[in-house]
Amino acid sequence: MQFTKLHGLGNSYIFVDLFSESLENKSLSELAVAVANPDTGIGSDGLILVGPSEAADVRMRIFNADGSEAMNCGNGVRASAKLAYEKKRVLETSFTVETNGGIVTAFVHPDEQGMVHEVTVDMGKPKLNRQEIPLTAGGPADEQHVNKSVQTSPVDEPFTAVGMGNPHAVIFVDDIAQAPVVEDGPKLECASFFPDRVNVEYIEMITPQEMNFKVWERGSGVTQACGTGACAAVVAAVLNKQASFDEEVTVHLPGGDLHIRWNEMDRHVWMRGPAELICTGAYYL
Ligand SMILES: N[C@@H](CCC[C@H](N)C(=O)O)C(=O)O
Repeated sequence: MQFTKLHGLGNSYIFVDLFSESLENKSLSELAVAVANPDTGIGSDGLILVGPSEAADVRMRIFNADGSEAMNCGNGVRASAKLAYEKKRVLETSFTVETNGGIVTAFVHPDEQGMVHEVTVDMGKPKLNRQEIPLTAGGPADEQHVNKSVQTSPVDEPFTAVGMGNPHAVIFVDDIAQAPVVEDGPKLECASFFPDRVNVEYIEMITPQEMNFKVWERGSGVTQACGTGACAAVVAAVLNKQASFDEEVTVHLPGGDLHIRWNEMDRHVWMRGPAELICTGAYYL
């Protein structure tokens, strides 16, 4: 199997181009676990398949390092867009990407050689009601969960629940260096009131335009960056009146910066950030 390894701010995935490769009759979950393993595989935060779509210009499927399939991946969309454009699977600089969480629109910014190092993505509207996340505790299913505690929670902190195709719980902290990512992240990820599990983000507001960020990703644990998580963090900051609609927020992730804006008029979230090639190779199935 030919693969390409790419990363967005250190959040790395093994990409397989389904325009040219076939993985029919293969267990994609098992393949994700195998390639993600740094000792016996290639080493990554998961597996991403980029291929033809009936609903959009390309389709992206993402599997976490534990083999679970996710609905969306912000860093993965940027890297998929780079791959699709550079391999001429799409010919325009803006195109649609089908994810299991909905269709998003990518805008690549190629340099003079046609290489893409930065991508902007219209990530669409966040889902905010508990039933859409899904979150089954803390209040009525058709209401938002903004900076609220849950009685049966394994962690003390209140959180804000945001769906970016995939589920996120965002927690405000005073000092990002003290955020209990490894201690509490897995507990909240698997709390029974998140029936699909959840990605857990800790954020420290510096100004309304700038925040520090750390993440515990569902199915992959601590990663250097999470694009959907950064989008969810900015949505949570606006909902908690710590940031404003229409104003770009620079999110400092362990792997680098993402630039996120939540538009008031159409409620779409926009993300801008890098996507880089690491290597290509052959993996023996
Ligand atoms: N790293 C990603 C998100 C990957 C999926 C996530 N772990 C989930 O299970 O929802 C990103 O950049 O958004």
